[in-house]
Formats: sequence, structure tokens, C-alpha cells
Amino acid sequence: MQELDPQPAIRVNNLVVGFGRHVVIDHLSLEVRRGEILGMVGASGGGKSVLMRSIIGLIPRQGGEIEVMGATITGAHDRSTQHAAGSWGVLFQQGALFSSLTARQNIQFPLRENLVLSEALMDEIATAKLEMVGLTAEDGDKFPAELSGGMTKRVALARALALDPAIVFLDEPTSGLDPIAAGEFDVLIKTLQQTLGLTVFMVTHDLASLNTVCDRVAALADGKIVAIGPMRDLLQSQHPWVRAYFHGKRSQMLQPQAS
Ligand SMILES: Nc1ncnc2c1ncn2[C@@H]1O[C@H](COP(=O)(O)OP(=O)(O)OP(=O)(O)O)[C@@H](O)[C@H]1O
Repeated sequence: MQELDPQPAIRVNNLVVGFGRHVVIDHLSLEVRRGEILGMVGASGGGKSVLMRSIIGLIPRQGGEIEVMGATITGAHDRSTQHAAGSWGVLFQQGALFSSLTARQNIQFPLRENLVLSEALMDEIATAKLEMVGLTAEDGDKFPAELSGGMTKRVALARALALDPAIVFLDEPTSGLDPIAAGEFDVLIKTLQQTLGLTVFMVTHDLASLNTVCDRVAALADGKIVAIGPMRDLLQSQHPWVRAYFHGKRSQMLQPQAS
């Protein structure tokens, strides 16, 4: 296993996020190490997406501190957050490609927003990103409606990688994919982590992803991280929700990795 940087990529301290009286994140603290793939699990509606969106400054918080690559995150329009935003890419839950743009144009979107580059260079970058996620230059000419679910996820990942981020946030990247496509996507994420040194924050319900690609897994329950560590540690956790999640009927197919 690669050596991890002791200075975390993401540091969340005592975070509180809610909507009106509904507290979703309740004094949560978490560190994501540089270069690791951290899987985030939790009940549906438990706050995983809210946590991810808070970290990247899209949802305001009521308390606590967030740092990403050493930069303090306040609000989406804050200068420090905007500067830090260059260090991350995001794959939202639905892929969220612009339907009127080709795959290539979708990948180029962040480049156009943030940089001044020639069309030729932008085409070159888009082709490189397409290849990086296992697609061809020809796939770049397709519109989202012409892509399979797996291809859509790959294009969305290529777009998240457009600005060469240090961190990628993935919100349920394998949802809706068949097990083979999901497995291929897992391999892709692991390969990108290893070749690019990426830090990956991955919200997922996919037990196979947790077991095969995540260096550590964090469990969110009652607005807090109630367990965090390698998968084998989570399987030993005595926390009632974590036990129910990993030892329930749906988890029987889980094959823990040998330590
Ligand atoms: N913009 C919002 N306004 C009000 N409530 C919100 C908003 N966004 C999320 N919530 C609420 O916050 C809670 C956590 O939602 P979140 O989407 O983070 O869950 P999740 O853990 O990602 O769930 P799932 O696994 O089903 O995707 C839910 O009760 C949701 O209704």
C-alpha cells in the first residue's frame, strides 16, 4: 500500500449542518488522508450528500471548520473556497451532463469556465481525459442521450478530472450500473488513484466497491462518523447501525479481503 501524507487532504472539525430545525450533520469530525480512497456509507437520507456538498462549500454550515488541501472552506463565493475549488473535481449522483453538449464539450466545460486555452489544446485535453477513463476520441462526439449508463459515468468522471484536481468527490459513482460495469468503474477509480495520486472521497452503497477499492471506510449515523477504518475494522464494529449495515441479509455476499 502506498505511503500516505500525514497532512490530510480534507479536515472537517465539529461540523454542524441543518435545514431549519432539522440537524443533518451534528458536530461531525473527519480527516481524509492525501492519496487515499475513502468510502462514505450511511443510511439513505442520513446526510452523506449533504456532508459532501458542505465540504465543497455548496451548503452553508451552522458551525465547525472545513479545510481542503490546507485552504479554509467558508461559502461557495468566498475567495478562499473558490481558490480551493481548483483542487477538486466532482461527480454528482446523476452524472449531470449537459444534454445539449457532446461528451467532449461537457469535458471541456470546466476548462472554458476557468482557463483561456486554444480550441486545439482544449481538444487535445478532452481526448486525453476520454482515454484516461477508457473512452475513445470518437465517443467524445456523442451526446449524453447516445451514451450508456457506464459511459455517462465515465464522461462525468473525465469532466471531474478536466482541471487535474488533487481530490475527486464521487457521489454514488456505480449506482445504476450492472455489476460488471460497476466493477470496471471500480478498477478505473483505483487505477486513477494509483497513477495520478488522487485522493478520492466516495459516497457509495456499493459493498463491492467498499471492499475492493476503498483504503478506508467511514460510517455516518446520527449525523456523526461512528466508525472509520479499513473495511475489516468496520466489519468488527459493534455500533448497532454499522453491524446492521454490514451483517444484514443484503450484505451476505460481502467477501472481506484477507488482512
Ligand atoms: N437543500 C435541502 N433542503 C432541505 N433539506 C435537505 C436539503 N438537502 C438535503 N436535505 C435533507 O437532508 C437529509 C440528508 O440528505 P442527503 O441527500 O445528504 O442523504 P444521503 O445520505 O445522501 O441519502 P441517499 O443515500 O439516499 O442519497 C435528508 O433528510 C434530506 O431531505
